[in-house]
Amino acid sequence: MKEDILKVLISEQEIAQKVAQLGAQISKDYAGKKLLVLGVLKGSFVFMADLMRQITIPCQIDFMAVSSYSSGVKTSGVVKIIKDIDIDPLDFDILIVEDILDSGLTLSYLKDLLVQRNASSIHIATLLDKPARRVADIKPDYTCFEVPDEFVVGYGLDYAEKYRNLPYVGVLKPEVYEK
Ligand SMILES: O=P(O)(O)OC[C@H]1O[C@H](OP(=O)(O)OP(=O)(O)O)[C@H](O)[C@@H]1O
Ligand code: HPA
Ligand SMILES: [Mg+2]
Repeated sequence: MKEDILKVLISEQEIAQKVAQLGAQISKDYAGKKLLVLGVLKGSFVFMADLMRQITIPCQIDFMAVSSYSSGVKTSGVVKIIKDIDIDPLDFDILIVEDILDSGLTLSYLKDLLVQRNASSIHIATLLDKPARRVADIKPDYTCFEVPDEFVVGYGLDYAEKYRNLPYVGVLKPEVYEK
Protein backbone atom coordinates (compact mmCIF):
# COMPACT_ATOMS: atom_id res chain seq x y z
CA MET A 1 0.00 0.00 0.00
CA LYS A 2 2.68 2.47 1.11
CA GLU A 3 4.77 1.41 -1.88
CA ASP A 4 2.04 2.80 -4.19
CA ILE A 5 2.45 6.35 -2.84
CA LEU A 6 4.48 8.78 -4.93
CA LYS A 7 4.53 11.55 -2.33
CA VAL A 8 2.92 12.59 0.94
CA LEU A 9 1.08 15.88 0.42
CA ILE A 10 -0.20 16.42 3.97
CA SER A 11 1.26 14.65 7.00
CA GLU A 12 -0.61 13.12 9.92
CA GLN A 13 0.72 15.89 12.20
CA GLU A 14 -0.35 18.70 9.87
CA ILE A 15 -3.84 17.20 9.64
CA ALA A 16 -4.18 16.83 13.44
CA GLN A 17 -3.18 20.45 13.99
CA LYS A 18 -5.65 21.85 11.46
CA VAL A 19 -8.48 19.60 12.64
CA ALA A 20 -7.99 20.83 16.23
CA GLN A 21 -8.13 24.46 15.05
CA LEU A 22 -11.24 23.79 12.99
CA GLY A 23 -12.99 22.05 15.91
CA ALA A 24 -12.33 25.09 18.12
CA GLN A 25 -13.65 27.47 15.46
CA ILE A 26 -16.83 25.43 14.91
CA SER A 27 -17.43 25.22 18.69
CA LYS A 28 -17.28 29.02 18.82
CA ASP A 29 -19.41 29.67 15.73
CA TYR A 30 -22.16 27.20 16.67
CA ALA A 31 -22.43 27.98 20.40
CA GLY A 32 -26.13 28.14 21.36
CA LYS A 33 -27.26 26.67 18.03
CA LYS A 34 -29.00 23.39 17.25
CA LEU A 35 -26.00 21.80 15.56
CA LEU A 36 -26.28 18.69 13.39
CA VAL A 37 -22.91 17.45 12.14
CA LEU A 38 -23.64 15.53 8.95
CA GLY A 39 -20.88 13.29 7.60
CA VAL A 40 -20.91 12.26 3.94
CA LEU A 41 -19.85 8.61 3.64
CA LYS A 42 -17.69 6.97 2.85
CA GLY A 43 -14.86 9.44 2.35
CA SER A 44 -15.52 11.66 5.39
CA PHE A 45 -15.47 8.98 8.09
CA VAL A 46 -11.89 9.51 9.28
CA PHE A 47 -12.09 13.32 9.24
CA MET A 48 -15.52 13.17 10.90
CA ALA A 49 -14.27 10.95 13.73
CA ASP A 50 -11.35 13.27 14.44
CA LEU A 51 -13.27 16.52 14.01
CA MET A 52 -16.22 15.62 16.23
CA ARG A 53 -13.87 14.93 19.13
CA GLN A 54 -12.55 18.50 18.78
CA ILE A 55 -16.06 19.98 18.96
CA THR A 56 -16.75 20.97 22.56
CA ILE A 57 -20.42 22.05 22.33
CA PRO A 58 -23.54 19.83 22.30
CA CYS A 59 -24.37 18.46 18.85
CA GLN A 60 -26.08 15.61 17.06
CA ILE A 61 -24.36 13.41 14.50
CA ASP A 62 -25.76 11.77 11.41
CA PHE A 63 -24.49 10.36 8.13
CA MET A 64 -25.50 10.19 4.50
CA ALA A 65 -23.83 7.86 2.06
CA VAL A 66 -23.48 9.09 -1.50
CA SER A 67 -21.26 8.09 -4.36
CA SER A 68 -20.41 9.52 -7.77
CA TYR A 69 -16.85 8.35 -8.49
CA SER A 70 -17.41 4.55 -8.49
CA SER A 71 -14.00 3.04 -9.21
CA GLY A 72 -12.29 5.78 -11.23
CA VAL A 73 -10.60 9.15 -10.84
CA LYS A 74 -13.33 11.09 -12.70
CA THR A 75 -16.80 11.98 -11.43
CA SER A 76 -19.66 10.22 -13.19
CA GLY A 77 -21.63 13.43 -12.67
CA VAL A 78 -24.48 11.40 -11.18
CA VAL A 79 -24.80 11.55 -7.39
CA LYS A 80 -26.26 8.32 -6.06
CA ILE A 81 -27.81 8.34 -2.57
CA ILE A 82 -26.96 5.07 -0.86
CA LYS A 83 -28.13 6.06 2.61
CA ASP A 84 -30.28 9.04 3.56
CA ILE A 85 -30.22 10.82 6.95
CA ASP A 86 -32.23 9.41 9.86
CA ILE A 87 -32.96 12.77 11.53
CA ASP A 88 -35.54 15.25 10.18
CA PRO A 89 -33.29 18.27 9.39
CA LEU A 90 -36.12 20.78 10.07
CA ASP A 91 -34.80 23.61 12.33
CA PHE A 92 -31.28 22.18 12.58
CA ASP A 93 -28.13 24.16 11.83
CA ILE A 94 -26.45 21.63 9.59
CA LEU A 95 -22.71 21.39 9.14
CA ILE A 96 -21.94 19.03 6.25
CA VAL A 97 -18.58 17.32 6.75
CA GLU A 98 -16.75 16.18 3.60
CA ASP A 99 -13.29 14.88 2.85
CA ILE A 100 -12.93 16.79 -0.42
CA LEU A 101 -14.68 19.44 -2.49
CA ASP A 102 -13.57 18.69 -6.06
CA SER A 103 -16.00 19.28 -8.97
CA GLY A 104 -18.53 20.35 -6.32
CA LEU A 105 -21.30 18.23 -7.86
CA THR A 106 -21.78 16.06 -4.75
CA LEU A 107 -22.08 18.98 -2.35
CA SER A 108 -24.27 21.18 -4.51
CA TYR A 109 -26.66 18.25 -4.91
CA LEU A 110 -26.71 17.60 -1.15
CA LYS A 111 -27.07 21.27 -0.26
CA ASP A 112 -30.10 21.66 -2.56
CA LEU A 113 -31.67 18.55 -1.07
CA LEU A 114 -31.29 19.86 2.50
CA VAL A 115 -32.59 23.32 1.57
CA GLN A 116 -35.78 21.66 0.32
CA ARG A 117 -36.12 19.95 3.69
CA ASN A 118 -36.12 23.26 5.59
CA ALA A 119 -32.93 23.13 7.60
CA SER A 120 -32.32 26.41 9.52
CA SER A 121 -28.85 26.80 8.03
CA ILE A 122 -26.46 24.72 5.95
CA HIS A 123 -22.70 25.14 5.93
CA ILE A 124 -19.84 23.04 4.61
CA ALA A 125 -16.65 21.89 6.32
CA THR A 126 -14.24 20.05 4.07
CA LEU A 127 -10.79 18.72 4.84
CA LEU A 128 -9.56 19.35 1.30
CA ASP A 129 -10.51 21.88 -1.34
CA LYS A 130 -9.46 21.36 -4.97
CA PRO A 131 -10.68 24.59 -6.65
CA ALA A 132 -8.95 23.84 -9.97
CA ARG A 133 -11.52 21.14 -10.81
CA ARG A 134 -14.67 23.01 -9.80
CA VAL A 135 -17.71 22.69 -12.07
CA ALA A 136 -20.54 23.64 -9.67
CA ASP A 137 -20.74 27.13 -8.17
CA ILE A 138 -19.94 26.18 -4.57
CA LYS A 139 -17.35 27.12 -1.94
CA PRO A 140 -16.60 25.60 1.47
CA ASP A 141 -17.35 27.62 4.61
CA TYR A 142 -14.54 25.85 6.46
CA THR A 143 -11.57 24.12 4.92
CA CYS A 144 -8.28 22.74 6.22
CA PHE A 145 -6.11 22.49 3.10
CA GLU A 146 -6.18 23.50 -0.54
CA VAL A 147 -4.82 20.75 -2.81
CA PRO A 148 -3.46 20.96 -6.36
CA ASP A 149 -5.12 19.35 -9.38
CA GLU A 150 -4.06 15.80 -8.54
CA PHE A 151 -6.07 12.77 -7.47
CA VAL A 152 -5.34 12.30 -3.76
CA VAL A 153 -5.82 9.33 -1.44
CA GLY A 154 -5.61 8.52 2.26
CA TYR A 155 -7.29 9.73 5.48
CA GLY A 156 -10.63 8.41 4.17
CA LEU A 157 -10.09 9.17 0.45
CA ASP A 158 -9.95 6.20 -1.92
CA TYR A 159 -8.90 5.16 -5.33
CA ALA A 160 -11.04 2.17 -6.40
CA GLU A 161 -12.02 1.73 -2.70
CA LYS A 162 -8.40 1.35 -1.57
CA TYR A 163 -6.00 3.54 0.47
CA ARG A 164 -8.68 4.98 2.80
CA ASN A 165 -6.71 3.68 5.80
CA LEU A 166 -3.52 5.65 5.11
CA PRO A 167 -3.06 8.13 7.99
CA TYR A 168 -1.89 10.95 5.65
CA VAL A 169 -2.99 12.45 2.31
CA GLY A 170 -0.83 11.48 -0.64
CA VAL A 171 -0.59 11.08 -4.39
CA LEU A 172 -0.37 7.67 -6.08
CA LYS A 173 2.35 6.60 -8.48
CA PRO A 174 1.08 6.80 -12.09
CA GLU A 175 1.61 3.07 -12.66
CA VAL A 176 -1.07 2.28 -10.03
CA TYR A 177 -3.76 3.63 -12.40
CA GLU A 178 -2.40 1.56 -15.25
CA LYS A 179 -2.71 -1.72 -13.34
O1 LIG B 1 -16.77 17.49 -5.56
P1 LIG B 1 -16.98 16.15 -6.22
O2 LIG B 1 -16.30 16.09 -7.58
O3 LIG B 1 -18.40 15.72 -6.27
O4 LIG B 1 -16.14 15.08 -5.39
C1 LIG B 1 -16.19 14.94 -4.00
C2 LIG B 1 -16.89 13.70 -3.58
O5 LIG B 1 -16.31 12.55 -4.21
C3 LIG B 1 -15.89 11.61 -3.25
O6 LIG B 1 -16.90 10.67 -3.01
P2 LIG B 1 -17.12 9.33 -3.88
O7 LIG B 1 -18.21 9.52 -4.86
O8 LIG B 1 -15.79 8.86 -4.40
O9 LIG B 1 -17.63 8.32 -2.76
P3 LIG B 1 -16.82 7.81 -1.47
O10 LIG B 1 -16.86 8.93 -0.47
O11 LIG B 1 -17.57 6.61 -1.02
O12 LIG B 1 -15.42 7.49 -1.93
C4 LIG B 1 -15.65 12.45 -2.01
O13 LIG B 1 -15.72 11.70 -0.82
C5 LIG B 1 -16.73 13.50 -2.09
O14 LIG B 1 -17.93 13.05 -1.53
N1 HPA C 1 -9.34 11.61 -4.40
C1 HPA C 1 -10.26 10.70 -3.95
N2 HPA C 1 -11.57 10.85 -4.10
C2 HPA C 1 -11.99 11.97 -4.73
C3 HPA C 1 -11.10 12.95 -5.21
C4 HPA C 1 -9.69 12.77 -5.04
O1 HPA C 1 -8.83 13.57 -5.43
N3 HPA C 1 -11.87 13.91 -5.77
C5 HPA C 1 -13.15 13.52 -5.63
N4 HPA C 1 -13.24 12.36 -5.01
MG1 LIG D 1 -14.41 7.74 -3.65
